[in-house]
Amino acid sequence: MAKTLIRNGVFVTATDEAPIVRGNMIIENDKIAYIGEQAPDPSETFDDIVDGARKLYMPGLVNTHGHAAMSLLRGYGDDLALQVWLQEKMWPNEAKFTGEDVRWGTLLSILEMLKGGTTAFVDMYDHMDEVARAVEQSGMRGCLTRGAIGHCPPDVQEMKRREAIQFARDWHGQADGRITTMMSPHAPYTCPPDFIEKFVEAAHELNLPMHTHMSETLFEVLENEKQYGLRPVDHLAKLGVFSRPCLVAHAVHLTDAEIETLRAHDVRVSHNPGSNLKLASGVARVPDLLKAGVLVSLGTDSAASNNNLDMFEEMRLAALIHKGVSGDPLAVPAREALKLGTANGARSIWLDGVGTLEAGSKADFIALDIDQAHFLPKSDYISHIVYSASAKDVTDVFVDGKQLVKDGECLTLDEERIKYEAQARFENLIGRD
Ligand SMILES: N[C@@H](CCSC[C@H]1O[C@@H](n2cnc3c(=O)[nH]cnc32)[C@H](O)[C@@H]1O)C(=O)O
Ligand SMILES: [Zn+2]
Repeated sequence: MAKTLIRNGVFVTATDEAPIVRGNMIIENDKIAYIGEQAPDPSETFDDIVDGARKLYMPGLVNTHGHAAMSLLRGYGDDLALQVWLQEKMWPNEAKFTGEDVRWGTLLSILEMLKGGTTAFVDMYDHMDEVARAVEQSGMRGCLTRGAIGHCPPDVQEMKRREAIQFARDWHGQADGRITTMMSPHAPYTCPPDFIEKFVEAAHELNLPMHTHMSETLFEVLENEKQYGLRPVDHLAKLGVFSRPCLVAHAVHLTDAEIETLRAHDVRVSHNPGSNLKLASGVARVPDLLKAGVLVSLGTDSAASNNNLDMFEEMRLAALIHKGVSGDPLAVPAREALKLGTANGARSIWLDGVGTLEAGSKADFIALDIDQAHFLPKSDYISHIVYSASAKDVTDVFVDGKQLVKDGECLTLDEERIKYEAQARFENLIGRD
């Protein structure tokens, strides 16, 4: 049994009961065995004793929406609206992606996320076996799903449906339980209704959740109304999508009635402030969603629409933009933003016992170097995490009690090789027909 003691640390727990604990944390195998002020019994022995002074410990961040392999297209299609960006820049290049491209693009994202303190992420893409293998190798947690655009010939639709089912079945619960899976029609505007229904049917059969993009732009909402006579929320509800546990990305353009529908079906919303701002999609009604009791978490979306995978930045944006838009400085307070990035993220992807630092929780946690100018004075650590910190402050990362990043270095992945492959593949891709 592996047993580690971290002593003299500051622990930001993301719980309501004891938001900040000063003292010691004991990790036994994959779980937190103790966190509190008490010193361990002198007779207790440890495999490792870590001096936590000058460090701040917190739960690992949970990124609830993205497309990891798209980091290969970072900086390639900036300053465009969603539909133009997708149709003219992303889809033509993504069509050229090989499994190997997806592998190295995904590893590039995992490297960035892990080193930046993200310990679990959602990924919706294709060539998903490559993504799952990358997650397995990295030691991270992944909630993975083969996204499928359904506007294509029937035989291609059928191929995508089978692939999605096969992937979800093969990988759910793999990598010591670190990988879970979902079923994902890409979006109401890229999938015919009967195609979406087939994914719902499969989710029922496999007992899996659904994940999709929804109500991201006003254009999407108006087109949906024109084509189907319903806004996206009622449209997806009618197709049975919310009859399964469900996580939707974006949900920017919502009416009061739609917020009530999401609440009534316990639909979880992945708020992606960086991507929504960059693609000029709008600002989601997060304070209203939270007030209604909808479970909201944070996602970066891909590095092609963000353009980094820094979850500290998403927490900061979530805390700032809703104040700016509503004129209410309490719209999303720092404590709420921290929860969106940690505990809510874990609950949104059905990870039990993940997302907080407390006895019995999974040992998914990170350390920040707080001996830096931008963390002084030592006044309010939650404020510092949300308003002052960035991915660059992360020094150590643990998932399931295993150390994956140590002193800023990733122990499970070959950083130099990943950087080399990512650059070479981008150059090759852009020159490829
Ligand atoms: N190529 C797949 C679909 C992959 S799912 C992931 C898709 O999501 C797209 N995507 C990335 N970000 C966004 C977003 O913000 N909104 C909608 N789609 C997005 C991305 O370009 C990619 O095509 C198929 O064969 O059906
Ligand atoms: Zn997306």
